[in-house]
Amino acid sequence: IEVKEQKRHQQKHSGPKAERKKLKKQGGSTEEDERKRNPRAFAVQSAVRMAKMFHRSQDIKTKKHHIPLVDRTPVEPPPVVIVVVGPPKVGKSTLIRCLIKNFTRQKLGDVCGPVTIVSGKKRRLTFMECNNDINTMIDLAKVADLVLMLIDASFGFEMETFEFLNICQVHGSPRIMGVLTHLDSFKNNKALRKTKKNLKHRFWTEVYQGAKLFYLSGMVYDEYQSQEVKNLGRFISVMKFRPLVWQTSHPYVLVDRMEDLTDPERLRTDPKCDRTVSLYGYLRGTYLKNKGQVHVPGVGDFQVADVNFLPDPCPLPDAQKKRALNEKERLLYAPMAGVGGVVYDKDAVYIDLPANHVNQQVCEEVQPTTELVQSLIDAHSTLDAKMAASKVSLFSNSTTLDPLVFDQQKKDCPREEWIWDPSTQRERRAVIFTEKEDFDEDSGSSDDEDTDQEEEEDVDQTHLSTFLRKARAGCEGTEKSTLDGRPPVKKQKLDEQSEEWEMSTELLAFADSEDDLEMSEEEKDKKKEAGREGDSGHSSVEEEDQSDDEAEEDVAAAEASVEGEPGEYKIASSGCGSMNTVCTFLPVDHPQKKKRVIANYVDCSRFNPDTSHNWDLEEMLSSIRDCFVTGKWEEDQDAAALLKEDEKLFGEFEDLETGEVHQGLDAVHDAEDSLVKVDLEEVQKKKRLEKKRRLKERFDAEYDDGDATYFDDLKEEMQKQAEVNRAEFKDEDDETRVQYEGFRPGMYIRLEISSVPCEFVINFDPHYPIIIGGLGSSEGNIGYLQMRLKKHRWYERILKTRDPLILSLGWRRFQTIPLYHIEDHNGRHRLLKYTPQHMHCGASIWGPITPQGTGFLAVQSVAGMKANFRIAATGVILDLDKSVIVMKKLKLIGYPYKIFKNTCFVKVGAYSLV
Ligand SMILES: Nc1nc2c(ncn2[C@@H]2O[C@H](COP(=O)(O)OP(=O)(O)OP(=O)(O)O)[C@@H](O)[C@H]2O)c(=O)[nH]1
Repeated sequence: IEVKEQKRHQQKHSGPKAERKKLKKQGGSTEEDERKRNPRAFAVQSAVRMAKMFHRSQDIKTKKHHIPLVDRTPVEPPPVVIVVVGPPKVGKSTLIRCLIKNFTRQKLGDVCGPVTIVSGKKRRLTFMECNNDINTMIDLAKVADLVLMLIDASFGFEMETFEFLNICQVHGSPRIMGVLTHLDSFKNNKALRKTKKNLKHRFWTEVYQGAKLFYLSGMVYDEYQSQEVKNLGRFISVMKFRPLVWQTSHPYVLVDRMEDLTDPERLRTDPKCDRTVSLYGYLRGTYLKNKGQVHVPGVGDFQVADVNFLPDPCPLPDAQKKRALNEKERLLYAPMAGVGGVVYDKDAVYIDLPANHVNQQVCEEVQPTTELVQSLIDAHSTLDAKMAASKVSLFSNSTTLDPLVFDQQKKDCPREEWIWDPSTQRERRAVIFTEKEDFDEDSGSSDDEDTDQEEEEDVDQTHLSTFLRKARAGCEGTEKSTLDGRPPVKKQKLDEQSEEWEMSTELLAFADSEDDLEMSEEEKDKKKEAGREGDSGHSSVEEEDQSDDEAEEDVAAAEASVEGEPGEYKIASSGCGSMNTVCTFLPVDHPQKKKRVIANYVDCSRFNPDTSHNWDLEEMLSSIRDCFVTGKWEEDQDAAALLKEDEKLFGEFEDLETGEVHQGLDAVHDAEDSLVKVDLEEVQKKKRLEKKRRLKERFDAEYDDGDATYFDDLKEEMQKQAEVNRAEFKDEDDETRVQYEGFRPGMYIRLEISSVPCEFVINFDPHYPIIIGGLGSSEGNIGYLQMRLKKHRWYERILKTRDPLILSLGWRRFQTIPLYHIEDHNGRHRLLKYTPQHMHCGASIWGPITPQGTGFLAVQSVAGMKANFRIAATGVILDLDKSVIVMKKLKLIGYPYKIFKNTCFVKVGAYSLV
């Protein structure tokens, strides 16, 4: 029988794999080893660079200082809010269903309203799907802890993704993770790989380098592959979340249940009467006082009539000993989707619909009440029908805008192309980037050639990314969320946060490990660097602007540190041992430093033996004595000391010039040998102790006393305060605690609000979120606000003074009439007819008082999607107190104050969920 010879293994001779193997063969000669073998080559070469490095390390250290806040995290925190966002039909509901099934082993039919589950022993998750209505996007971005951003890989980026990213950046930057779906539509592996890479890079540019991107590679029976979902789930369940300033300073509730408590008789006589409703949900953010003022986005400001806490409908398991949750502990609570079992309220019992979930036990309980349930179903469907029929336009009275289209701006924006998708029967808003930005450009190159340059080009040309970086730096949930004009401190805080994020993600086994595999070494290095330096790698415009000044400072700092620096100059040692050779100082390849050489010794190279000198004179001799090795040099280079060392080393020798015989130390101390040994041991021990002491000193200096700054003290104090706070109420029952503390985050509460417009109930649709945002003491007032605003670079039009604009600020969405102005050199505010194209300008509005530094965004219309990019402008609240002065200034330059005062403010809130 003929045996067919099998194809032999072909070893690779080039490419990253071969390089790695070569390195391994050479015994892993990495850069690290070289540093050890040849430390001089890696010593300081440039003082300027050294100074820069020093600055950088100081910067990084400073970044670690946050203004400490008292840790008010409750022992049992509220569920983490995960907002699943993406263009229509991308797979949002499918993903939520899969994740729920992964955690609870239960199948949910319709994903409708917030769905809360117990994901582990210490964590609960609330999933909320975000549709593509701009209002929903704005509201959910404000309460999200984590955003799962779904991207249809078969289609590419759609405008909705970028809009949501922008909204997130303005309102505090929750965690953002990308998820690629529809990967199964790629038949060709190479195309798949390339698409993944392109999308990953674009995502990184928009979010941050190394941002997590998951791949859902296909579907099995209309579900994503369980292993991939499991990985994603695991990632979510151990993820750390950063506290965002707006969220942690305001109590808020993402409502998961709503009941109309209005008297039926009143309803019958007046169907349009104001309603009394009870709203339920987990309290998040900070403590809520009873009878406080709240804002419900899209509805308005309300005084809370009553607040109570209810038993937790989806509690964490009690015992912490067990390793995994048992079936009973894997709870699921989603009243708006019809899952919640029997819910007991203060004064009523609510019954779940058995058809919608699989909990048999609850189904049995519900059996006797089928009739009641049926009536509920009927009522619900009537409401649905009503809902479908009625459409309330939020801003129907607002003036229609006369759009000013500036063609030259178009080149700044990525193009939006409306593409008809026959499979989903809808138009999709594809984002087309400029050619250079297209990562396909490097299609000819291998992964390894995926160079910095490419990345830089990309970053430079992407206006959105520049914007995002700026916004990220400014709006990063810190006290201030400015865009361009933010002080650098806030930026540092951001970087630090990103650093933490990087660190926390590193602890995990990533689901898309393939992601890492496909990364070239260079990319990995880059990623590491980005991780090390936080987001500082994303140099902002300001950083660039400052760089010149910094360079000057660096030089000055470097100059101060050059002189006498060891390692900067070598002493030519050749022949120094000989009495007749002169020593010279050779500067290390740094010509400019020659002039800075200040030799501590007489420069013997200038010694001219021909000049007649009387060398018999002692003073003449001593003038050049120190030029020779026998002279008095520095302590460790003192000739006498060196000779002594030699003696120790070489023992006995005879001085041939003098004939003197020197005895080696060994010989001298032969008799005291044992004593010496003991001494040596002593010395070594001392040395060891000394070394230990120095190490400890260094450690202490870094961690305690040495570096103990005001911040550290403050932090410690806050920590103690937090412990005292916790201990104080630990043993009290909740009823008493609530009296003193208010309702604490993590509690499941019921808020009763009266005088709610009837449209709130009539138009109720669980797919739109209801949020209750607590207001601070002054946040219920309305007044003049001065803000800094910039037209979004992707927005096609510029904005006109006194054209109505819809702002999202704090919890609110409202329409107002802004005045744009710019500060002249004389300090006066000159009124602008239009916003500048690429610059910030001031804007003054009449609107709800919101704390300084709060970010806002503006849209011209909340209905439809006709604009290329819906976000018209972004900015930050500048000042509240001086706003009146601005008004006066505006008046001074001839602006009619009266008109502004009376007509500027259109409406805060609107009585409809649009
Ligand atoms: N082939 C394929 N189909 C998918 C994938 N993800 C989702 N789908 C299908 O796309 C359709 C829409 O999925 P949904 O989960 O309803 O999408 P959605 O984003 O919730 O849609 P809307 O809520 O209507 O915006 C469903 O038929 C899914 O089976 C995927 O990765 N591959």
